[in-house]
Amino acid sequence: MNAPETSELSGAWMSGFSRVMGLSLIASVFTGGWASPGGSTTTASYVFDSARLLVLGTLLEAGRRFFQWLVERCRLQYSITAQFTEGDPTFEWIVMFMTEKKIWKRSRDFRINARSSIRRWGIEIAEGTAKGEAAHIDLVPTYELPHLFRWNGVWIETKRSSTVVTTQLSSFGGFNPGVIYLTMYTLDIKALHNFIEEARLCYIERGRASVILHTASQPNFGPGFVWNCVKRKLRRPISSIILEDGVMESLVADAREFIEMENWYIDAGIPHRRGYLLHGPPGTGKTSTIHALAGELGLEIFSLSLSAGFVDDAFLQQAASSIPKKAIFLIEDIDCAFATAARDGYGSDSLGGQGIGTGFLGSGFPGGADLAMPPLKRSSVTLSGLLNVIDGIGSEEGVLFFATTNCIEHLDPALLRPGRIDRKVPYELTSKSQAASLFNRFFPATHATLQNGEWSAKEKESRLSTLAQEFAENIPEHEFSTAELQGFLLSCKREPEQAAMSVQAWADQEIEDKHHKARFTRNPQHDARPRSTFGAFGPASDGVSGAFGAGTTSTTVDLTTVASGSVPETVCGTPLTPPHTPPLVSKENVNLLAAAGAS
Ligand SMILES: Nc1ncnc2c1ncn2[C@@H]1O[C@H](COP(=O)(O)OP(=O)(O)OP(=O)(O)O)[C@@H](O)[C@H]1O
Repeated sequence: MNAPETSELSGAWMSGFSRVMGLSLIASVFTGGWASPGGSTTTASYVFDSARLLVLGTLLEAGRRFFQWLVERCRLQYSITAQFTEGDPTFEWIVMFMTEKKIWKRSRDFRINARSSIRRWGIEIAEGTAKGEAAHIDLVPTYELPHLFRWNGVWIETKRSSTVVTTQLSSFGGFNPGVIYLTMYTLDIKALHNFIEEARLCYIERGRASVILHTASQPNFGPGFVWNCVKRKLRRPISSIILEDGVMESLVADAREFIEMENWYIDAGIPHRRGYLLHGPPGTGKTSTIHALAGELGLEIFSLSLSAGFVDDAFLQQAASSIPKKAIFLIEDIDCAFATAARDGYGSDSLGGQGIGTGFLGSGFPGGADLAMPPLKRSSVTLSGLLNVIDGIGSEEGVLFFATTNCIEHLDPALLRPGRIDRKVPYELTSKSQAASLFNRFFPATHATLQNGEWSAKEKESRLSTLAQEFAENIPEHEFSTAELQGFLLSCKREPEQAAMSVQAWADQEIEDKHHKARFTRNPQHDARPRSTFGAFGPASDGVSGAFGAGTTSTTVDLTTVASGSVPETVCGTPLTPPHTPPLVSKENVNLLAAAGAS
């Protein structure tokens, strides 16, 4: 093949290809059509064809864009869009509702989780799955594909983006929360409202058998993303809480009245908020009371620990403000943050308005404490921060604020004033009548088995009642917490006679152990490494401060008062220095430390 032939062939090929591609005009330039002396007719038709194609292509593209624009306009005009961000309660409502309505059933992409109390919205396993298997796992659709469904005559399109963990610091602290995007094809804005309301009611209905507990387990921060951990706990009947007569009932009535009287509060111009402080020794039922109350009134609990490292004033404010209406805001062991503050000069506003810093357990105290002890983490929340939050809680939201403490005397009076804490409920170690009730709860006539022969229902009831009295008689009043007695009863849960008979020996042994432990932990001669004898120390503006431990509970005492000889004899009802036990810190040592601090 000679050169002109080659050129002709390649020219024809190029021109055919370019026609197809609608670029014949450009192609004709390359194939030399313009320059060919004998081909002016062909070139003109090429140019014409190309121009036509160009115009056609342009028109088509313009039409496509116009159509897209029109659809978008119609979508905006005739549809409603909404976003639900993970962490906000509405997100839970929507996921729950769509799970109930089996919207996700077309999903083919699942994340499998072992079922636990941490709530995840799994879908039902298809029919044919072996019985019982479904109970152990959750199939959670990853939801990333859009789903179209019809609800009350309205077409709804939904899409969900998953939570993304990022390495970049964002306002969410390294987490991008999942979002549900909802598009409703309707002009009626009420449809969105109705949809959300139906989702909320469905959520309440489904959760009736359990109490939903929200906690903040990570330093996530951002709109609606504070309460990042949701657990479901089985609802506890209020009758299972054993308190002095009428206490539980009056608490429930009080909370119920508060919720029902919202309008009265508004009309009277009184902020619609109510604060409760449950105080008393550990294991006496404070937390259980709140859970039972929440179950009874159908409220969700938002529980925060002030001692979590990431909780500071800003986080607390954010957490409180994202609690929905008619819920419980619970701060457990509220004294943890402020007990030490009041004594060591950190944190409390009254003591200078600083955050509560980091103290050190047993730090280099002349007396043999361990220098290498790790620092004790304490809350960064200030008293004024907490007071602001309590004052702001539910001024229009109707949130019930609950706090628990083992040591009410450690709390600042500003916190306890009416308007912040409206009702204080004291808890005590178990009385004899409570012990008998606990026994009855453990051994109901319907389930308990008695030894020695056949018992009629009536005889059984009367025998169990006698045993309950015996049980109560055999333990000293107000010596043990209900949790301790519960622990004992669990060890003989099938043997009521044995429980009634052996409780006295158990109680004697426990009391002896407690005394021994108290002597052991408070007498440095018995303890070469007295960790618990020295608690938190840190720089203080007003002198040298420290903490004494009583058993496992660390209690702070101002060392300046020790130096001056005015050591309190008891802290939180527990003798600090038992009789015959030498004081843990001698005045000389305190003076030495004070001198060291001053230099
Ligand atoms: N009054 C009570 N009635 C019924 N159960 C109780 C009571 N007190 C304690 N218990 C049982 O003891 C355990 C611990 O109770 P709970 O956590 O409510 O005590 P608490 O007072 O909140 O303790 P802490 O101050 O250490 O937080 C639970 O299992 C609970 O069932």
